[in-house]
Amino acid sequence: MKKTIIINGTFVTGRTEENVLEGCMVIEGNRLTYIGKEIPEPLENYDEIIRGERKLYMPGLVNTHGHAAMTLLRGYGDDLALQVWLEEKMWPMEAKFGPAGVRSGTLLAILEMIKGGTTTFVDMYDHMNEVAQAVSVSGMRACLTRGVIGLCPEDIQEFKLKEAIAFAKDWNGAAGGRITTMMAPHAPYTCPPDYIERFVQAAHDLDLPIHTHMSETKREVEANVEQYGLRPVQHLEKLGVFTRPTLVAHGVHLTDEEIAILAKYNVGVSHNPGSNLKLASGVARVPEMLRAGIQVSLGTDGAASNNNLDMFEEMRLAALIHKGVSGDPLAVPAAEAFRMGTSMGASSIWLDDIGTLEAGMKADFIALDLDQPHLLPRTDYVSHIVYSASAHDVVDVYVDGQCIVRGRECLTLDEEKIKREFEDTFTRLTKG
Ligand SMILES: CSC[C@H]1O[C@@H](n2cnc3c(O)ncnc32)[C@H](O)[C@@H]1O
Ligand SMILES: [Zn+2]
Repeated sequence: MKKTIIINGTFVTGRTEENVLEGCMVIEGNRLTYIGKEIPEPLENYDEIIRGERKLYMPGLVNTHGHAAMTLLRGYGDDLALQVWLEEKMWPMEAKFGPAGVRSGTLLAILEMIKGGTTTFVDMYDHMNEVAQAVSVSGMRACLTRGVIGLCPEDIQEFKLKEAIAFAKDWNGAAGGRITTMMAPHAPYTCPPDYIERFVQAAHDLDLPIHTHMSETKREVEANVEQYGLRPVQHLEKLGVFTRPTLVAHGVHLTDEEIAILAKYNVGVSHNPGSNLKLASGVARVPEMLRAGIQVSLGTDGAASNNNLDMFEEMRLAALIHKGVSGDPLAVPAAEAFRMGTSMGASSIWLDDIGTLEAGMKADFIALDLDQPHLLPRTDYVSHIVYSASAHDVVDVYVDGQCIVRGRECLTLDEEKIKREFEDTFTRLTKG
């Protein structure tokens, strides 16, 4: 088994004790086996010695909600509210993607994400076999789900559910365990109650979690009350969704009672501040959710509502907007935003062996170039990561012990080919 040591690095570990340390880290196979101040064994015992001077090592970022192939719709349908954006802009264009479009859009998204320090992402979309194959070759880690919109005749509903089940079965644990799967009814406003119940049953049968959009806009909540007599949280509770481990995206419009229900069932919330601001959906009650003990992680959502996949930006937004809204500078401190982008992201998708740099954890980590004007002085590195850094500072990326980006170059994917094919796909979609 290959044994690598990084020496003379600066490490933000994400541990409660010794969160920042100057020292070294050892990687054996796909695991971290040592992190500390001293070099544990003579250097000749290692297969590879990496000099970490002027680099900041930290856990890889975990993007807990998105639709990768929507890179194809970046800059299309800007400045609209959710419902009109979905119905008039996104869905008509997505109907033309097909498997080739999804492959091309996803590969570009994966490139953008890994080069920007995201090592794990959640993806909910159609043509998911293409997404899983792209993840597999990229070396990234992902939690994938075939998102299903149930606003269609019964036979199509049936077909989509079967497809979602087959995908979830076929790919759970694939790519050496880097891929896990979930079941995903898209949202309470796009899936009738009896259809959601069938997803719950399937998730029970397959022992899988559930992922869904929930309470993203005020209009959606009002419509839910009008149609079903319940707010979305109570509605999903009644349908049994929370009897499965669940991750909901957005959770913007929640009452105290709903926050208590989510906490009771240990439902994770993927907070997507960039997307919520751009679609004018509102600002989620993140400080209240954190106080209630909810795992709040971060997501970019798709590139059409963000418009990039930079998780540093999401950490910064999460740390800033809640201060602005509450008037409390401690609403989401930098250290909390850092955890939301790393360890809480990992635990909210049930991956408890990534998200921190500790012996025994899987080797998913990134290095930032510290030798940059905006990252000086060498003071508070957590602050620099959250308030000053961006995707462009990432130089090296490791997933499962494999180096997939070195010196800003992706080693697993052909960047030029992916960009060329993406542009051809885009031309086909828009001119065809
Ligand atoms: C059925 S695959 C996923 C589906 O979700 C759509 N989508 C993208 N962003 C959002 C969002 O913020 N709220 C709800 N749905 C969203 C995407 O366009 C796909 O159709
Ligand atoms: Zn979404």
